[in-house]
Amino acid sequence: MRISVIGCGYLGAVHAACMAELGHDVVGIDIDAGKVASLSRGVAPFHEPGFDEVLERNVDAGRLRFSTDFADLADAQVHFIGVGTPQVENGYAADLTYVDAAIDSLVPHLGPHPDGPVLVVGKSTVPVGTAARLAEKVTPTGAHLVWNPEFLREGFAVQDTVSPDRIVYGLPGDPAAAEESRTVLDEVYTHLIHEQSIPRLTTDYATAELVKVAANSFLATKISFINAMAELCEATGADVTQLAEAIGHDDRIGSKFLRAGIGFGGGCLPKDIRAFMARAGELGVDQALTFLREVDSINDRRREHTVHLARTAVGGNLTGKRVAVLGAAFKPDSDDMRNSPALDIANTIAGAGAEVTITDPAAGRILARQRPDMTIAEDAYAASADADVVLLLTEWKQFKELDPARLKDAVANAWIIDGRNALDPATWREAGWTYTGIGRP
Ligand SMILES: NC(=O)c1ccc[n+]([C@@H]2O[C@H](COP(=O)([O-])OP(=O)(O)OC[C@H]3O[C@@H](n4cnc5c(N)ncnc54)[C@H](O)[C@@H]3O)[C@@H](O)[C@H]2O)c1
Ligand SMILES: O=c1ccn([C@@H]2O[C@H](COP(=O)(O)OP(=O)(O)O[C@H]3O[C@H](CO)[C@@H](O)[C@H](O)[C@H]3O)[C@@H](O)[C@H]2O)c(=O)[nH]1
Repeated sequence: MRISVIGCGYLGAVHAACMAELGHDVVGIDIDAGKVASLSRGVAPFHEPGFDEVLERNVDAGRLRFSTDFADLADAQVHFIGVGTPQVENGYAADLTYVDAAIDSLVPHLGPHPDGPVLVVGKSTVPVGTAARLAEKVTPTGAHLVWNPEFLREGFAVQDTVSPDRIVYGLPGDPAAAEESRTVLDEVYTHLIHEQSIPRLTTDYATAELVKVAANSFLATKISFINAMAELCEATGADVTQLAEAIGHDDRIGSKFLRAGIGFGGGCLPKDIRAFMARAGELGVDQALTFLREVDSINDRRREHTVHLARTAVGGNLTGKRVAVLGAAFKPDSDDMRNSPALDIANTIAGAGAEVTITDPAAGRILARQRPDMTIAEDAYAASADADVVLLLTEWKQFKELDPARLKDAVANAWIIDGRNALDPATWREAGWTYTGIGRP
């Protein structure tokens, strides 16, 4: 099928490449000319394992191209919307400017298509009620609007796109339009539905929109729950990693997303729970989500606590102290630093007067360009030269495999704060380090 993907960021570029991988003829549209130029050359503009290969293969095969010109999508039958929905500058709500701009640019190109019904398929994460509003712009052209939320995780984006846990279609209220939409979208995802038997659920718009933010709220709650337990463990000398393992054996709880540490960040969980709270307020049901305020503040406390641990490690005053920060991305296998706990903590420590040297296997290159004020090192050993304390804040494989003896030779003071509970405390202590984890003795 002929497909367009509007918005070629972390979600859209991967979606475009994966749709081409499934055999479709795809054009990706983005207003960022630099990103389009890079993608057109088959070069990924961000770090995402496995994406480079899929991108290059499909660009070379002629199934995938990119453009800044909306006229280039006129041939497509299905148009995916994957533009950003960040937090507004002065509040918690989602900024829908980009979604509306994308739809406004697309609508003049919509009309009858020789291959059948035309679909506009929203993938961006939006407040409940958005699809119904946008349908009023799309439907007069004869096209149908579907909301098809995306659940991919960065670091696993390709795998999650070609083999998701589930597919959700939020369909139009009109039964004929719903049936046509379902048939066309089933054709797009035919491999996933028929070859892989991935569950495909059909709902109305509001349910599909809510499924997405409910899922992210649940995940954020699970992380803040275990971080709250870490606070209790710290107060009592208990070990949150053992606690998580023990409760995780209960299938009803499950062992995933119970890693205590410096908390969640990224371009999704933090802004999605806030936008959800803002939307609940607009709908007059803010009480239903007051627990998310607590989820958010437990998460914020983790960052403050980590700064406190660093201050304690250097004797109470960070001014003039040398601090090595291992990790800048919000999670490993990504170069994404949006709302990154690691970068936030590094900034706060630098703001307190410390000399911070930061290293990150993927985000380091971007930081070096964007932040001339920061000292960026090639690797953990270089970052730790003469350090008074070392902070492991993003659990990259490279950091989990560090040699404690070699690192000890580099530092001034062998004290490590393991913000992700990624290291074995006994190994590091045996090598002569003072080891501080999160919620573990
Ligand atoms: N990143 C993820 O892992 C992920 C996963 C699931 C859902 N989402 C949701 O997907 C959406 C996109 O997220 P992202 O992380 O890819 O954001 P992003 O900022 O990486 O990408 C958004 C892209 O849209 C482009 N854009 C903005 N306005 C445009 C317009 N009018 N026309 C064409 N392109 C335009 C931007 O230039 C940018 O390249 C958000 O709603 C997010 O919540 C993201
Ligand atoms: O036990 C855990 C698990 C995760 N995290 C942190 O939580 C954040 C988010 O991690 P993750 O959810 O793996 O990354 P994202 O790529 O942001 O993916 C989330 O956000 C996407 C965008 O909405 C959704 O599509 C995904 O399903 C959802 O997992 C990161 O900072 C992690 O370090 C923890 O602190 N402890």
